[in-house]
Formats: sequence, structure tokens, C-alpha cells
Amino acid sequence: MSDDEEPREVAANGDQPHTAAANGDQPHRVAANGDEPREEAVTVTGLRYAFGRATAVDGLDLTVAAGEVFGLLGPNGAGKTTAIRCVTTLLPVPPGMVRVFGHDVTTDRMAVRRLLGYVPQQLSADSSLTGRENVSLFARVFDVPRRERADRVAQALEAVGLSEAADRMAGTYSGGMVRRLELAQALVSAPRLLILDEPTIGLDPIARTGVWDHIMAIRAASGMTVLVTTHYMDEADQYCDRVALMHQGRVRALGTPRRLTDDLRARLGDGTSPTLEDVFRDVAGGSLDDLDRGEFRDVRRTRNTAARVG
Ligand SMILES: Nc1ncnc2c1ncn2[C@@H]1O[C@H](COP(=O)(O)OP(=O)(O)OP(=O)(O)O)[C@@H](O)[C@H]1O
Repeated sequence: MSDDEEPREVAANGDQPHTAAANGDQPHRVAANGDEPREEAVTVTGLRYAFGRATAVDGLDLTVAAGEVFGLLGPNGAGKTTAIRCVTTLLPVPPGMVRVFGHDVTTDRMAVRRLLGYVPQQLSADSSLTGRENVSLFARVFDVPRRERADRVAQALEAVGLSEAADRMAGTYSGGMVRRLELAQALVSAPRLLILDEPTIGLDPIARTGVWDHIMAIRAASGMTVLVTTHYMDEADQYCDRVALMHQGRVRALGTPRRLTDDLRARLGDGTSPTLEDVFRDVAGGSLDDLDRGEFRDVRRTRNTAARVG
């Protein structure tokens, strides 16, 4: 696919593509399920970001509907983390390019920060503090009222299954427990939008499932919107309502995993059942060198969380 081609866009219900209503400062609405339009949690319009002369994000358009689990997929260097850091206000972008629940990340930065919880790829837990102390620290940083703090910290730890281990040093946690602790840190401020950058990188399959089980349970209980990046196509297929496949700073395909694979199956017409990874190969073409070398599948920069905490 050439750089000039449009990404394939598919609606969550398989019918109409999501369309944003240009209605000024009001949160936009999108039809995420074919029924009532839903509020837009994230709206990215023509986002470009360059580090010096290196373009990391190259004209990204995205809409994440409130309440959905949206996956940003792609190989190393596709621009996923850069895009996410723009949404979290950590990288400066011109006004009008990125909005969170209708708030512009540039002109209304503090309002945006109050709405989101962010689990970065980098380690954010302190090995010399207990799990509870780590989450308490975030509760203070995020201005959780003092009288609510102990309860909110306990609830966040409970939500990720760490109540029993709460008073152990984080340095004794397994990689999966550390990831869940970081999830609790992000949850303690009761965000409307949870952003997770490679939440399961470097974890074994059981720990990966454990992390996702908690994410999905929290989402079901709270209705929280989840924006997640991952290299793992199988996770995206299983857990994401919609995915955007990114390559070289641009979205190459967008839709529900089911719709994207069905669409490819119909086009191939050879009786095979393509996976999401096949869709990626199809839209990224032979230029996806990482994928061809197998690096894509094997988590290129393994985040050995447990070792780093210890
Ligand atoms: N701080 C930085 N300074 C210079 N270049 C950067 C910086 N951060 C990212 N880049 C470059 O921007 C491009 C996109 O990187 P980004 O980290 O957004 O990709 P990614 O899809 O998140 O990859 P990964 O899966 O490896 O995290 C890459 O070419 C990367 O080298």
C-alpha cells in the first residue's frame, strides 16, 4: 500500500464508519455500536509529530468512543508511543489536533490530565516501597482528597488483585504483579480514560491473561475507556473492540478485529481464515521488515519488569 492511500476504516458495527460531528467545543459524538451515538473519549485529527527531522507520527486521524477498548497496534517505531504521549499531554502539539472528552490537550491540559490514567512502558513503581505505598504516592500526586485516600488506594489494589500482597515491598513482586500494581497506580484517580502502553510486554502468557482479566473487569465495572498499545495481535483480537494498525506513523487499517479479518477473507476468497497479523501484512505490504524478520511477534524490546523492579 502506498503512503498516499487512505486507511481502511470500518465501523464498530460493521456498517457506517465512525464520523465525528464538528460541533465546536462540545464533546463529539460517534456511533460506536450502530445505535445511539457515543461520546468521543479521544479525537485525533491530522496529528503529526517529529523528533528533529525524524517524523514519528505522520497525519494520524483517530476517534475512540467512550467506553470502548481501543488498540493501537504496530511494530517498533510505528509511532504508537509518540501518539499516546501526545494524547497524555506529555508531548507538545498544536491546538486542535488532540482532544480528550472534548478538552484540547494543549489549551486545556490540566482538565485532560485529571481525566486520564496512564501506564507508560517505563517502570513507574518503586521497588523499595510496598504496593500500598506506591499507590498512595500516586493518590497524593493526583490530589485524591486526604479523607478518601486510604479507601481509594485499597479499592485500586483490590481491583487488580493485590490486596493480600499490598504490604509487601514491590521489589518482591513478579512481573505480572508489578504490571498490576502500575495499573492500580493509574486507577487510583478514577480516570475516565485509561491509557496503557504495552501493558503485557515481557510477561508470560499466564501473567498476560491475568493483567487483561483485571483490565476487562475494571472496564466492565466502571465503563472506563481504554486506549492500549500492543505488539500482541492475539491480545488485540481477543480484547479490543476496535484496533488501528499503524505503520510508519500512519494508520493503515481501522476497525473491529472481526471486520478486518472478514474483509481480508472476502478479498482473498481462497478459503483461508486470515488473522489480524495477516491483515497487518496485507496493509503494510512487504515493507514491514520487522514483521518479516519475526521481531514483530516476539516483543522486540522485552520489558523484563520483574528484573528491573528487583
Ligand atoms: N525521544 C525521541 N527522540 C528521537 N526519536 C524518537 C524519540 N522517541 C521516538 N523516536 C522515534 O520516533 C519513531 C516512533 O517511535 P515510537 O516510540 O512512537 O514508536 P512505537 O510504535 O511506540 O515503537 P515501540 O513499539 O518500539 O515502542 C521511531 O523512529 C523512534 O526512533
